Amino acid sequence: MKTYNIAVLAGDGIGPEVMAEAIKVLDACAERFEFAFNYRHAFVGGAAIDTVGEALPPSTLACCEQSDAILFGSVGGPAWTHLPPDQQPERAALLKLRQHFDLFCNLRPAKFYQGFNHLSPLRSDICAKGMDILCLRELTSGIYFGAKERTATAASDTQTYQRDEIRRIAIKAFQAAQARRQKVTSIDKANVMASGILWREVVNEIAQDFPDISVEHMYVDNAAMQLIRDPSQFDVMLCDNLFGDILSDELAAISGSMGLLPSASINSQGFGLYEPAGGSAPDIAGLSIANPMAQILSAALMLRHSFAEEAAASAIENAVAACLQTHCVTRDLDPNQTVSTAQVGDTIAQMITEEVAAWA
Ligand SMILES: NC(=O)C1=CN([C@@H]2O[C@H](COP(=O)(O)OP(=O)(O)OC[C@H]3O[C@@H](n4cnc5c(N)ncnc54)[C@H](O)[C@@H]3O)[C@@H](O)[C@H]2O)C=CC1
Ligand SMILES: CC(C)CC(=O)C(=O)O
Ligand SMILES: [Mg+2]
Repeated sequence: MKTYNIAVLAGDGIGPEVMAEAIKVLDACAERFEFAFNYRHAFVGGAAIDTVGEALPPSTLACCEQSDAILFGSVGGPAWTHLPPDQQPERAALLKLRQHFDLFCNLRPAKFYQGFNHLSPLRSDICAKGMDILCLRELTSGIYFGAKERTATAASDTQTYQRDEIRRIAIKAFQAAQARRQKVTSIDKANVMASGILWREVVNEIAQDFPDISVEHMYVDNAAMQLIRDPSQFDVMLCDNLFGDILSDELAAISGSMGLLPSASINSQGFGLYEPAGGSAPDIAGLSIANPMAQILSAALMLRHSFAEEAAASAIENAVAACLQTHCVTRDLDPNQTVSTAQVGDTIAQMITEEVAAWA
């Protein structure tokens, strides 16, 4: 039987809670689609600091290197903010993993689920126009990885983009648009930033090779506003590291909750790390109320992009939609609900086993 080796890095806060549900759902897929998973659990982030003294222990990195894909929860939280910045979970574990595996291409797909527009904080007439956006975020360069300086009286972060770094993510965006609605909106701040001017220049060069795709450039401040005014105007949003980070949280909120937005971070060899777009949510950790859907949908992206198991990936996405339709949701999606994290996971796993179809 085909067996996939997965490095499972649950991390901190709600990470272990939502990861448990993703594993449940993956197990249901393995049974229905007749393949197997070999899960290799490893410490990462604050959990690793507390256990072995560093956020990304060599054994965890080795586990990732020896696996077919990484399923990641989330890292960080107030317990570790007193540490020097380069030892904190976010930088020492997550950014390091992204850099180590050169996971430059971050996909964050956001949409309204059929019949669930009311989850969105946007007005119903805006929601009625629909939203189906793929945010493509450059993930291994830009201001998160540039030189940093700190003195007693000042601090600086540097944004540097090389042509090649912009080229490779732009190509991914145009290719993604070919399989979607043929539109790329490239986000920058070319009116004030030198890196933004280069970004726009390179995107225009790549656009020449994709005459079937319409390209539009939008300043990031306008993009933040347009997303709220009319998200239906966007197909693929091409973003640098910082702007993609910020706008994808906005996408999550527009679709209904941070707990709905999955992500895939992929390198040029097709190796990937899959994680919810949100963080460790310390405010709700341990309460069994975290929404596991983003983690579960990230597992679906893993099946699609790392293992080419499209039927299983679609079965998960379908089951999540069906779960939403039966209104089995955590309170981030409906404050009147008392459904637990595990109940959502159980329902989705059961829907996969029973081959339940979403109504749409
Ligand atoms: N990939 C990662 O590991 C990331 C880690 N972080 C870290 O996480 C910690 C908390 O960061 P925040 O800024 O508070 O962002 P966050 O995304 O963890 O939480 C923001 C808000 O969204 C809610 N939320 C997030 N995921 C949810 C879910 N699955 N179900 C229901 N509600 C959910 C939280 O309860 C909170 O109210 C920080 O240490 C931060 O650095 C933040 C983003 C990504
Ligand atoms: C904690 C950051 C390093 C990551 C983040 O916010 C994200 O990937 O969305
Ligand atoms: Mg973020």
